[in-house]
Amino acid sequence: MPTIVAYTKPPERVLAFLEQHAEVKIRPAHQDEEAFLQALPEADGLIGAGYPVNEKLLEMAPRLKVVSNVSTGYDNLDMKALTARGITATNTPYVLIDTVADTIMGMMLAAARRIPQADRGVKEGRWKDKRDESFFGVNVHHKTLGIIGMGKIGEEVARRASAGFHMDVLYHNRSEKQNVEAVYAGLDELLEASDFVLLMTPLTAETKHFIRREHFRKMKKTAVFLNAARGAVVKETDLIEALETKEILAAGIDVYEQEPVDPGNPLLALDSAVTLPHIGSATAETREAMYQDAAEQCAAALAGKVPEHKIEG
Ligand SMILES: NC(=O)C1=CN([C@@H]2O[C@H](COP(=O)(O)OP(=O)(O)OC[C@H]3O[C@@H](n4cnc5c(N)ncnc54)[C@H](OP(=O)(O)O)[C@@H]3O)[C@@H](O)[C@H]2O)C=CC1
Ligand SMILES: O=CC(=O)O
Repeated sequence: MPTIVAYTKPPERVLAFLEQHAEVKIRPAHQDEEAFLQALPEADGLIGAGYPVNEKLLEMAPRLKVVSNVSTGYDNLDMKALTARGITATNTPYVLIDTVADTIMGMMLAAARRIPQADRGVKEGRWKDKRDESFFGVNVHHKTLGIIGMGKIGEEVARRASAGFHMDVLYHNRSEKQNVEAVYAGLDELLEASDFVLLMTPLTAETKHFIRREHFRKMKKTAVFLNAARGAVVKETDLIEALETKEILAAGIDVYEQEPVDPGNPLLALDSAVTLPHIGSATAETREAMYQDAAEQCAAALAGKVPEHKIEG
């Protein structure tokens, strides 16, 4: 029987499924990295989320046949190194789409209407402050949302924004799409026209620090910037500067250049930033569905089949 090393702990039902196909060693890398690394020489399959799978790791895992990411993003995988060794990589691109789109709508409302700040104020006994007009937020409904990276998740956000909040939606990709509930725009045009700017591209060599100071300067002073893609798609120091100098009004951030976020990161001290701990897909149902999807991909590859969600390197 092959061995699967799980570096984040799967839910019980998924574990039972995996155990029908392999011996499973659970070695949570964030709790005991040494134990995880020591298990690598026996690993035929690897399952988990976010750990950098690079040359160094692959040298320690000579039997490895498949790496199954419990995530859509796969910027943690060195695809060149995996492909060179003939190792299959898989992700979970579909089961989380609606949940992530819901999170983004929540983050947009939270940042625009200052919901977390209001909650903190009430709990800290500052009821009156929060009713002062200096605390007021801005409307979401009937505004313009610009989505940079209009893929599977972006499209669901566009549907919610348009049907539920009567928003006009612009989008920018490298290529224009057919049949989307949004209007294609050049990057500058989108930045200048949008009240809400959502970043949703994958992190690649091309998109690293895609949004920088010059882009924040093109946004409206009342713009709310949202990032649920990856932290490094925006130059974080420039985002902090844009908030500090009031180049933009507010931000909703789910992802950071460094995760877990450094407690000293200036973003965390900014009242105008709503800061979430990378929880786009974090519901019990969706996380279980993601693990099950990843487990099925892993089992298929170990059985010599081409998994449905194989990442094309
Ligand atoms: N916060 C969270 O918990 C989550 C975060 N994510 C992140 O969201 C990302 C997007 O997910 P998803 O919507 O499923 O991905 P998709 O692949 O469906 O969509 C990505 C879109 O980005 C566009 N894009 C890619 N490169 C560029 C570029 N250089 N310039 C402009 N547009 C670009 C693509 O269009 P085109 O090719 O035409 O340019 C595509 O439409 C994931 O890669 C992941 O990093 C995903 C799930 C949860
Ligand atoms: O960030 C999460 C993902 O699925 O990608």
